[in-house]
Formats: sequence, structure tokens, C-alpha cells
Amino acid sequence: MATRSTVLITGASSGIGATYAERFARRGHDLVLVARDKARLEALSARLRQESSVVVDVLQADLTQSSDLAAVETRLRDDAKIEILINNAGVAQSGGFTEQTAGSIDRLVTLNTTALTRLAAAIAPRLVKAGEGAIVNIGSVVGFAPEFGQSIYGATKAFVLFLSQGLSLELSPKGIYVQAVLPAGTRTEIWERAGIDISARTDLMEVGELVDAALVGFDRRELVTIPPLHDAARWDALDTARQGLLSDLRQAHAAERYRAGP
Ligand SMILES: NC(=O)C1=CN([C@@H]2O[C@H](COP(=O)(O)OP(=O)(O)OC[C@H]3O[C@@H](n4cnc5c(N)ncnc54)[C@H](OP(=O)(O)O)[C@@H]3O)[C@@H](O)[C@H]2O)C=CC1
Ligand SMILES: N[C@@H](C=O)C(=O)O
Repeated sequence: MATRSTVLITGASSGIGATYAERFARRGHDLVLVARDKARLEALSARLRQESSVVVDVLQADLTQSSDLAAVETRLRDDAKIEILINNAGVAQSGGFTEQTAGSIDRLVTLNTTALTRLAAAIAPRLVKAGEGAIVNIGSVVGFAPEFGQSIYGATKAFVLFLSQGLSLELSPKGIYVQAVLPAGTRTEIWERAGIDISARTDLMEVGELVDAALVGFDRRELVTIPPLHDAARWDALDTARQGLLSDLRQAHAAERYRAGP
């Protein structure tokens, strides 16, 4: 990837996305920043232009709205300078499953999965044609953890991990790097936005530390980056066990244990 290739970051007005913007600007990358809050995007852009002398473009978009999503897809398809997509925009779940409404479910699923997938699909063909580029999808350790009680949110993050692993198998042979980043609790506005009280939480990672760790994985071209996981062997063992299961699954007959009988 060109040293000054442009990075498009969704959810760039705060938190992890805004921190990615700072870090890539420091690395000399031009930026396209996407979110709903144009004032915050403009303020961040002005600061980064001044601090890092990079080109920063603001693209206001609500990625749950089809016309806005289509505009970002068009930018990803048409702007040959964009070689890196940071698929970051996301919302957490407020309340339990039975407290959800059609609207809250649509927002969670549309932003965290549909928009992320559509944007990856928009840039991938152009990156494949160029033979280089990167797609970074921000998942979550909650995607491993139905026990954490955010069943829909966690399902969207399990989707992000699965999609990233699948895209890597399909695209890495064509020169495209795909990374899934799985943070654990990180101190950002996502909690307040979801009405979740974190005042008693002592286990939240600071967002700068999170993004810096994610970028270490990025620079190493790691497929699944889990910044809070100190023992990488734990993930390796889990994914190896998953892969080991595959050969047992394609069977013409049901398992004995499911055979109706006396
Ligand atoms: N913080 C944490 O503990 C963890 C976060 N994550 C993931 O990290 C990612 C970033 O979240 P984080 O930085 O923590 O949270 P923030 O709430 O700080 O940032 C979320 C970003 O997404 C944008 N956004 C929200 N809704 C929309 C929308 N409809 N259209 C476009 N942009 C939108 C927000 O901007 P605006 O309101 O201006 O649109 C904001 O820039 C998410 O995918 C989240 O699931 C994963 C694990 C842990
Ligand atoms: N965003 C957090 C949960 O709400 C997380 O992914 O840990």
C-alpha cells in the first residue's frame, strides 16, 4: 500500500474511529472521515490538517440510511486513492433482548453488520484489481460471549469476525489484507450512548492504547487482533479446535445420538 494512501474511517467523530484518524494522520495518510456529526468531524479534520499536514475530507453520513450508505459506497468504489477501509462505526445494545424494538434491532443490525458488509463489498473489487489494500473490521470480544448479555450486539460482532475470516480466505491470495479487531471494554462514548453505566468498571482500556495495539496487529498483518488477550495461544487453540470440527460436520447420516429409538 502506498505510504500516503488514503484511509476511509467510519465512525470517525469519536472514540476508536477518531483515534484511528489521529494515528493514520500521524503516519502521513490522507483521510476520509465518515459519521453523522459533521461539526465534530470538521473540528477533528481541522486539527489533523494543522497537526499532520494531511488532506482530510469529511463525508457526513448516517450509515443506517440507504442514500447515505450508497454515497459512501460510491466514494469507496470511485476514489482510487482510498486503499484502506476502517469499518468502525457501530452501536452497542441498550437493554435486554425482550426490551428491543423493531427500530433498535434495525439500528444495531443495519449499522454493525449490513453497512460494514456493504462498505467492504464496495471497496473490495477495486482493491483486488489493484492487487493491494486493506479492510479493517472492528468486532468485539462480546462476539465470543453470549454470557455478557448483549445478545443482538454480540451476534453482530460474531458476524464481523466470521465475515473477516471469510474475506481473508477469499481476498488475501489477491493481495488484500483483512483484519478483524476485537476490543474488550474500552473507554469511549459507546457506553453513554447505550445508557450503560461504566462508573464501577475498572477494566476498561483507554482508547489510545487500544488503537495502538490494533495497529501493531495491522503492521504485522495479523488476521484476528485481540488487544486485551495477553495469551495469543488461547485464541489459536479456539480457532484450531473450530477448524478441527469441520471434518466431522459433512455427514450423510444423522449421528447415532439423534437416532430415534427405544
Ligand atoms: N468501546 C468499547 O468498549 C468497544 C467498542 N467496540 C466497537 O468499536 C467501534 C467504535 O465504537 P466506539 O468508538 O467505542 O464508540 P463511539 O460511540 O465513541 O463511536 C461510534 C462512532 O460511530 C458513529 N456512528 C454511530 N451511529 C452511526 C450511524 N448511524 N451512521 C454513521 N456513524 C455512526 C458515531 O458517530 P456519529 O454519532 O457522529 O454518527 C461515532 O463516531 C464500534 O463498532 C463498537 O462496536 C468493540 C468492542 C469494545
Ligand atoms: N461496546 C462494548 C459493549 O457494549 C463492547 O463491545 O465491549
